[in-house]
Amino acid sequence: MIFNQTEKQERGYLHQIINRLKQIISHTDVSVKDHVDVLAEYKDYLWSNKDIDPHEIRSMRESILNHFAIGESVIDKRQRLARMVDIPYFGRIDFQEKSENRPVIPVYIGIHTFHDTESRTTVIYDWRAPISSMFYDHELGEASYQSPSGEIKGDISLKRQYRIRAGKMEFMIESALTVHDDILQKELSSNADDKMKNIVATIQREQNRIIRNEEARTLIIQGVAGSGKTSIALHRIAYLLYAFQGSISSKDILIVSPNKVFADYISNVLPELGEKNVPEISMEQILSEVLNHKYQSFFEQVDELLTKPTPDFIERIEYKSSFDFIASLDRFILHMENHYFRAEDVKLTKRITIPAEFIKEQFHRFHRYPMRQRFEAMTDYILDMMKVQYAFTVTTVERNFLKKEIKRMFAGGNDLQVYKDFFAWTGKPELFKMRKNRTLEYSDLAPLAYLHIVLEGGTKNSVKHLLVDEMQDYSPIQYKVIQKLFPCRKTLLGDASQSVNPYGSSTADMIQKALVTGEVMKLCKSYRSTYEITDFAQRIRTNTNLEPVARHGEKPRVLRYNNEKEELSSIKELIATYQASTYKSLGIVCKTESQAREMADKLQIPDIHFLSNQSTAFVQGIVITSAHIAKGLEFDEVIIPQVDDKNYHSEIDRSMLYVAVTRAMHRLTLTYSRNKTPLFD
Ligand SMILES: Nc1ncnc2c1ncn2[C@@H]1O[C@H](COP(=O)(O)OP(=O)(O)OP(=O)(O)O)[C@@H](O)[C@H]1O
Repeated sequence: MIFNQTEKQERGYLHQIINRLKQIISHTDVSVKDHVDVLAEYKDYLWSNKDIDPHEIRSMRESILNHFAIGESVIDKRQRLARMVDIPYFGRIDFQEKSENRPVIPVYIGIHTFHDTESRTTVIYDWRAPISSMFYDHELGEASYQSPSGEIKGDISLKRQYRIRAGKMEFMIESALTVHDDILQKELSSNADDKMKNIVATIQREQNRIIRNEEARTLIIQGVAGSGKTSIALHRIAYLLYAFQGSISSKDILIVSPNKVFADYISNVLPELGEKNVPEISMEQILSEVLNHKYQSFFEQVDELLTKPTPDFIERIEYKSSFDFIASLDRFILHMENHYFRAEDVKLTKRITIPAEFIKEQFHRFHRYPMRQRFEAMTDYILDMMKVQYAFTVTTVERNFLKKEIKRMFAGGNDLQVYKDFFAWTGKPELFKMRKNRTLEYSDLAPLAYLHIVLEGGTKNSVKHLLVDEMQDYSPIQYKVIQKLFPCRKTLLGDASQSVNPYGSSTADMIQKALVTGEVMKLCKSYRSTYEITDFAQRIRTNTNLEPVARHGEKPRVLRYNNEKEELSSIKELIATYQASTYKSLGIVCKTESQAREMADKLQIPDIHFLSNQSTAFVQGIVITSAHIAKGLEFDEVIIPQVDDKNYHSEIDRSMLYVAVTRAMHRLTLTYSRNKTPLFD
């Protein structure tokens, strides 16, 4: 007989589970209260007894900390249970192991495990548990999963999906009966939330392979726009935290994210999955922390390329993004190794002079140390040798003098000077240009940081897993720096078609080459946009690997006007139509930030949020922003103004347009005055 065969039985069971969960919550409430009461008692005792002896204070301190820690873990558990009352599970498989006399077990799958200590049964399995992988990987029939003790084979006789919200079952679907994934379709056609949401209930097979990949030390995910890369990367973090609990925790993970708006946009996913958020940093923060110099930001570089690109500027960026450049830098480092240490005799005392040749030998002896880290070891070694050979010991003053002299012999003490030397050495001094107020160009940050790390060291071993989103926007030399700073496991994700940095971007293969390692996995199915929007994006940039999801909607509209005034008033009408619709978010995406700002000023509509490169939070409703900042975000509806031939004509303009178009989930409109851009037919 099938356990909970009918929908009625399932609803009854859900009710029963929720009641049990609520019962446990009330027990935890009592437990929290007990801990709070005990802490209050300690407080009162401490207040009213001024003369407690230090011994007693110490033991009380321990008890207080203990109660506090237990209290916190009970609160965590309570929060988890509260989430489970809302959505206890979303899927079920009935599995029978292929061994004798094994019963069919119903495996209910949810965000968290629920082990009922009273009945001593696991009522709900965490979606990350080994057995749950079959829900994502198998249909009815033969199935298997990897348990800690090896592969378990068996048979799935039933597979169900449920949509439960606020403890109520909205519907349930028998997977065997549906050809299309109905729940996925329903999820995709829903409106955009203010933050990215979790996708545990509908993770697809090819996505699951990435989430659960434990083997690859470096995983490089190339996925088309809207293929779920960011979602998957966050689910992968949650998975790794579960699979390697005890050896990795949230604070050991670092996300390299493109900007604060994006970081805020994704900040809900991990907490929804019951995990703490992980620290986040931008690439330029990483690089500038190494250097401590004024610099042009990445955003400013992109803006300059969009508004006033000069051939010299482009040449400088292109050169510094090439593998030839890395090879030259490495040759120069070798040159420094051989020529930058100019040894001299050191007269240590009246009678003792250390010969230059001997000092030079020591510089090379310690070649495993970064060059600037050798002086200490060289001094110690030289003085130890002297002690052995001449039974001579030196004073601290003499030791410090020797170390200072050795340091002085190294001509690579200043990062910027070394970097300038490099350009002189290559015979291309014109490829380094400092901006006003001694500001570095963005493309010089990574090579300078690279030189600095080679000379000085600086590995960050505290990070155990590094996640890089929008990987296409970073150049090979930036990956060289990343590899030196973070020798840990990595997950990198991005889409070569969405680069906002066309002269300094990287494909998955380039990243693999720069990191000298990495397994590349591809995602070709696009989930975000309707078939019609994806089809339109293909007219701007064709990607033959892209497979659109079968979800249909309105055809994107391209509207022509005679002048800007007409265009503006039509955009106002489009906004009014949006306001009257059921959509929850509208993105007005311009090519540059200044165009977006100007548009916001001209529209004069209350409740419109302008997102700049300095913004720190994503907002729901009507957003006006640049394509650069919109990257990674999504909106129910997108309007792209000014798609005329003057505004959109170059290859970088094409990238911006592609990014803007692929932000739309359900509706897309492009407007222009006079002549249409030639970037799509
Ligand atoms: N398996 C899935 N089930 C439900 N929704 C999904 C699934 N995969 C992706 N999506 C949805 O598709 C949209 C795009 O996901 P996401 O932003 O992670 O993609 P991306 O590849 O990082 O996009 P882009 O590179 O274009 O910014 C999101 O709304 C996400 O919830």
